[in-house]
Amino acid sequence: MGDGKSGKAPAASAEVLDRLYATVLSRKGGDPESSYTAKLYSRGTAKIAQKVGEEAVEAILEAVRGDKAALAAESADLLYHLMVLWADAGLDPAEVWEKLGQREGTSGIDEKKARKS
Ligand SMILES: N=c1c2ncn([C@@H]3O[C@H](COP(=O)(O)OP(=O)(O)OP(=O)(O)O)[C@@H](O)[C@H]3O)c2ncn1[C@@H]1O[C@H](COP(=O)(O)O)[C@@H](O)[C@H]1O
Repeated sequence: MGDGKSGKAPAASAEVLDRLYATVLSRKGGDPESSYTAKLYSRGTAKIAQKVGEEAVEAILEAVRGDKAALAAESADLLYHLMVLWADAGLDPAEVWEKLGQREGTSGIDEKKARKS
């Protein structure tokens, strides 16, 4: 993890995401002139959703191109915009973590089979 050049230990991923969500939430009702997040909220749900889609496409394009550094940067953009979408929708990330936790140990193949029967 990390680029090995900054000399800074990478922060634990869950902490980074929790801090990012808290920041994103704190921008609700903020000044769109000074906060990009507040600007996104002011543009509405459809615009935020569009940004998530754009960032997802940019990430997958970099994956297909095989540019790992660009994929990391686009993935960070994607996670940030997804968190803005969650905050806009009033969805607490804990609900997402819970879903992931419930799925731990269940193969995606088995889950799909169970859905079909
Ligand atoms: N993680 C991010 C983050 N990732 C990406 N971005 C911004 O997302 C934007 C994406 O660029 P684009 O060119 O796609 O967007 P755009 O051209 O402005 O939008 P459109 O023209 O497409 O509508 C850039 O302005 C990036 O700076 C982010 N902006 C903020 N954060 C986090 O949110 C915190 C609060 O930011 P503010 O709300 O700006 O204070 C920051 O401290 C960061 O931790």
